[in-house]
Amino acid sequence: MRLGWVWRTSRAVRHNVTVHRRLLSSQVNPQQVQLSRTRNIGIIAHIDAGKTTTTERMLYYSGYTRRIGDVDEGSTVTDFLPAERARGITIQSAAITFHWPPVSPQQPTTPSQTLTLSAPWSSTSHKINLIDTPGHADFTFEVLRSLRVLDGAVCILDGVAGVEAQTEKVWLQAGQYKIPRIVFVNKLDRVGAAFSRTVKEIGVRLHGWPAVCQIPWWRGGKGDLVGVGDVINLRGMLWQGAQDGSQIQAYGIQELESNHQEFASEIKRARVALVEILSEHDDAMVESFLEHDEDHLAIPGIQVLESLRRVVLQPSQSIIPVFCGASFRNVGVQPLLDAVVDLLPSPLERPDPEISVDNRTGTLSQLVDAKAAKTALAIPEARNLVACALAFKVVSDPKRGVLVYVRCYHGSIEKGAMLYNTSLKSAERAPRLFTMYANDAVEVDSIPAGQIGVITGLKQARTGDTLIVYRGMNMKAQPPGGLSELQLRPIAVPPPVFFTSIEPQSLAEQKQVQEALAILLREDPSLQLSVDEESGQTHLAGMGDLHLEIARDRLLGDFKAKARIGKIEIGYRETLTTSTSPITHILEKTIAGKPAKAGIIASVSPSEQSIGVAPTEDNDDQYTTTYRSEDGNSICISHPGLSKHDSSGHKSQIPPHLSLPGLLASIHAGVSAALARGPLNGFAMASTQVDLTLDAATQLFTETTSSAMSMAARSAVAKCLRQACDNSPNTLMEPVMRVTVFVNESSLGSVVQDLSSSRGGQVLSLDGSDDLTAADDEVLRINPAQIYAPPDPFQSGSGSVDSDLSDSQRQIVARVPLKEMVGYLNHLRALTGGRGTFVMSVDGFEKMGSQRQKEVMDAMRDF
Ligand SMILES: Nc1nc2c(ncn2[C@@H]2O[C@H](COP(=O)(O)OP(=O)(O)OP(=O)(O)O)[C@@H](O)[C@H]2O)c(=O)[nH]1
Repeated sequence: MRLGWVWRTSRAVRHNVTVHRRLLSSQVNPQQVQLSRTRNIGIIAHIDAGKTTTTERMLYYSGYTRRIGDVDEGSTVTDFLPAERARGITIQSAAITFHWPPVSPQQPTTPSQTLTLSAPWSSTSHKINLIDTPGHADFTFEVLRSLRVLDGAVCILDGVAGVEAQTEKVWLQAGQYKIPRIVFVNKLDRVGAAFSRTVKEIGVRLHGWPAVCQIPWWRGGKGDLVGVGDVINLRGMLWQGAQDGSQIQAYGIQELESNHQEFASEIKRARVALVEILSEHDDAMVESFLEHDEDHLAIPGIQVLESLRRVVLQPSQSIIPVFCGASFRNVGVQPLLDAVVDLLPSPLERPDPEISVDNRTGTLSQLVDAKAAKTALAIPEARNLVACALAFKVVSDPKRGVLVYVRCYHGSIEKGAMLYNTSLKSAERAPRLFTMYANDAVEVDSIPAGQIGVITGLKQARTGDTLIVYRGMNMKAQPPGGLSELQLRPIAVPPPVFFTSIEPQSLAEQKQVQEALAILLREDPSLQLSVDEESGQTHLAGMGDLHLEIARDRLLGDFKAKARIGKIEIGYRETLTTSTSPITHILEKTIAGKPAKAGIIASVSPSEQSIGVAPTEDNDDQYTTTYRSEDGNSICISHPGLSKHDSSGHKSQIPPHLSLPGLLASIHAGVSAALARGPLNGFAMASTQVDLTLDAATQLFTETTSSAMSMAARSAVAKCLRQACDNSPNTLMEPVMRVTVFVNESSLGSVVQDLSSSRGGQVLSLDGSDDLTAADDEVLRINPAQIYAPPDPFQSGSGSVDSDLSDSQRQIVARVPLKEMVGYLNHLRALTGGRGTFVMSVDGFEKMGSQRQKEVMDAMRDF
């Protein structure tokens, strides 16, 4: 029998599945129905596992593209940046909308008022907003950014490589956001593919019980992958007939028993294992099992599916549904799409988004729900909140200009709405709204809660900004109450560890280079820009060398900026070893032809604050403001007599053209610029405390301007830093990475030896929990011998997978200076015969001993 994968409703009946009615309301809110038929899904995985290849098939089968794009030919839809196409990797996550199953002419796209659903969710067309995320460790921040807006995720594994280091990292990050996930074991057509080993690795390394929902169908039990065994519906699916994988033949279990007996028996064994594992986590499955005379095979597929959905949505997330195929060979993608719709949640099934308002945290409904008015977050003005959205990604598109991807969490953003950006504290209008389909952007009138859409024409919004719309909004005024401080799920940007210098080729090119950099920074807030006053050079700092390489390619290639870009170097930091007494600095000079004058009192001292904490602005009391940066610097400004909460007395003390918030912002900017360049070697200062006093009576003049105040603060702090360093030289600090290496038993000794002796690292644990996991006792530890997995074609004995697994399971966690990790991958491959993998993240910055400092500085001078 041939399945065209479109006439879906009859499928359940065809396969002897009892139809259940899930929603039988005669008065259904159309917006709720629309949302219940939406999936905001991400694809996460290790680099090269096949995310883009799978996405291309998804778009093709759903009818949004006419041909299947090829990563290797650079013709895919999602990897649209030239840099991505050239390297064949995904850098920027792309958000694309499509429908699955495809909307049939009989089925309207807009839901009717009366809805009677039956059979699997995938028997009705759903809107899928798919966010493709990058797999490389340098883009972890990009992954985190997308995770915030996802309701569910598909994790794609390479069936030859199994669970790789980066997969484990992203899986755990998604777990921290409590995102329901399913797994697709891809590339099972490749020589050496090992589904069984991969399933066991899922249990051991992703810390959940694999629920095998499909098993591979190898031709003749060995060799080529031709289809999959559907454990839920007890049938075999064979991809045959059409090159593009659009034709699938389905065989019921009785039919298989006559012609493919061993395969049919394995599907039945898998069904027993599936029902068993579900029964352990879902009471309804136990009931169903008892109702069907304890016959694992008699339970209808729909009940197994419903049980799977319940366990996937459980907060404990201890069950991991596993599907399989080979996207490149067009095997397995359609049922995977069904699983997305059937098992992953709609926005209605997700917890309330986290927010912070003025350093208080809670959820959005605590803020907007009038009934929750007693919560600490309640603001009476919140009833005027019309919409609240997160700009999760900004992309400069050569054809359409700057696209701001948003997820709306409350209300609805209407075309032309005035948006207040609570991160930038400014307002701008949203001229046009779009939904992005594969190659087309379709203009829409609104982006309602739960949906992902694109706003074009915004001049300021950056990735990560919170955008709100409120009633009675005025372009110039701030939103009332604490609404101006509302932030959706802020994420901490880790401190950058590499930097490069950028210089326009000539003065005439300066403006264009600056504009290109400004767009790059709007797109990617994990890049940081600073200007070195002495050399006049602009420094661009980032998370990794690939991160900066891509930024360079974007600047020179995509934005055609005419600039010279320096070598990519490690971003060391300087820190003080002594303090200074306060000095008073009065700046008097002519700025832009006008006399300018401003003063400030400043002192500096070493601080214990470590690098890597999220930047904050503290309102210590009404006369003191403290800014903390992720470099561990604190800038504490006291402004006696000038209250932050009551500006009535400011008039007599502050010249009329200035304001206290403006002055504080100028001082902050000036001090940050001074801290960007340390006096010893020009590296940014870290763990430094700066204390300033703004005495209105003696330091504010009629000639005081914002730029004069900023310059005064900058000069005063630079002077203090120089003085401290002259009295007792600064120490250099270097980034130290937390490195997790996965190797075979046989290479363990040589890798440990290399890390601890040759690279000066400190081995923290072997096979223990690492920094990626939550608290050790929260992690589910699973014995691979208790996991069901079908035998692999070339597997020798039944115990070998488990022992192979333990051989490949050695894990080393170490702290190693970043400098020693440059080029480590090639070295590790050489030491482990190509099988070792590793991930690393910044663990902190450490003061260097004088000998090491000398070596590093000598090496820099040589360069
Ligand atoms: N044999 C085989 N190769 C595959 C399969 N899926 C993907 N590939 C190949 O694997 C390579 C990587 O595939 P991609 O789809 O770019 O992987 P990705 O996960 O998107 O990679 P990044 O974007 O770099 O993270 C390409 O050469 C694909 O052709 C598969 O099912 N079988």
